[in-house]
Amino acid sequence: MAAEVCHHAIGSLQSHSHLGNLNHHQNIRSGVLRLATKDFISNGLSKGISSCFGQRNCIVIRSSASHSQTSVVDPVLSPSKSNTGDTSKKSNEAALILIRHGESLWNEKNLFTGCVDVPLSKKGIDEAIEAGKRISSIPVDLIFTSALIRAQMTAMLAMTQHRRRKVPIVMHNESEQAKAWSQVFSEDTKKQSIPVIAAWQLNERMYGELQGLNKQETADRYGKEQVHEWRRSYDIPPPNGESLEMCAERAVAYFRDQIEPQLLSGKNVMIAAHGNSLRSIIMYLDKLTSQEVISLELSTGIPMLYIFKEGRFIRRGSPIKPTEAGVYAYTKRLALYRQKLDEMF
Ligand SMILES: O=C(O)[C@H](O)COP(=O)(O)O
Repeated sequence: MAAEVCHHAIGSLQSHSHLGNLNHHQNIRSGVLRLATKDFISNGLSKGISSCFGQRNCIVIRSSASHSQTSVVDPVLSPSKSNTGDTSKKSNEAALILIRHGESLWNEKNLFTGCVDVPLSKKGIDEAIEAGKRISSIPVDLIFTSALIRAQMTAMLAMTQHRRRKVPIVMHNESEQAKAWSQVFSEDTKKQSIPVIAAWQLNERMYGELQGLNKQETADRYGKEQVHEWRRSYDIPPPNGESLEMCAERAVAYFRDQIEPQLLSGKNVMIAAHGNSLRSIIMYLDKLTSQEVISLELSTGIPMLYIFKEGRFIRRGSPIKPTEAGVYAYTKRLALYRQKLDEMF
């Protein structure tokens, strides 16, 4: 899947380029990768806030229809139970957890990775497990991951720690046969499952001709400033790769089309993805400007919690440990969920 995505992305860019011709490459923009969010990105994100963290931001949520993916709502705290007598979509509240994958074997070696499908290192495995402990009392009804193994490993390892002990199950909707062959025939078993949806749109930015190169050696060769520009600027792509803007066009479009409707219907969602695909989503959630996003850095394996309520994303930060009151105490709904878990297990 990842190879397919990379070929797609590579194929959509000009393929005859080399590192030596930097100015030419910096101007490359992929038409294919420019999706429907272009206007949204340029209009919505330019009205930014002054700081990356701890802000409350208001966004307009489209009321687009949910996609057809089956999902299983947690019986401990289903939206219908928590909103008895009120079917208004606006009254729903949902948790959104974002997590960058744990350290990969190429993070460990300081290599540009992008769409290359590299697994977690031993440290990355430990980080994912630790992340799972931190979110073990937060409800998760649906998981989205990228198509890359490091994000999928992170999601699965994190869920081994969850107190609700539901089983994350990877959805296979790539063909009718795959769908039919992976059906579950027990409603009870379905209720004890969490669908995991893998989407290439959440993949790491395609790092072009930097993939596989050592970050330090690249900085020594092309200069620190140039490499920083490739890595952190909003609209300058690495040679023959995706800029953050291009990555946002597919990752934010996917978030808006497939993930927001789930949150809107009250489902609690976890997204396991990558440094840059998540930077672009956070840029959208927190309404950061293209200047502000430059200094947004995400550590590996640190979960971040947002509360989605009445069409707004409220950033809660990163739960330190399962027992920490701050994050859970924030909403009645989260506190209630945690209390139920205490009673059940
Ligand atoms: O693809 C990579 O190399 C990393 O996952 C993200 O790298 P960056 O911090 O250089 O953007």
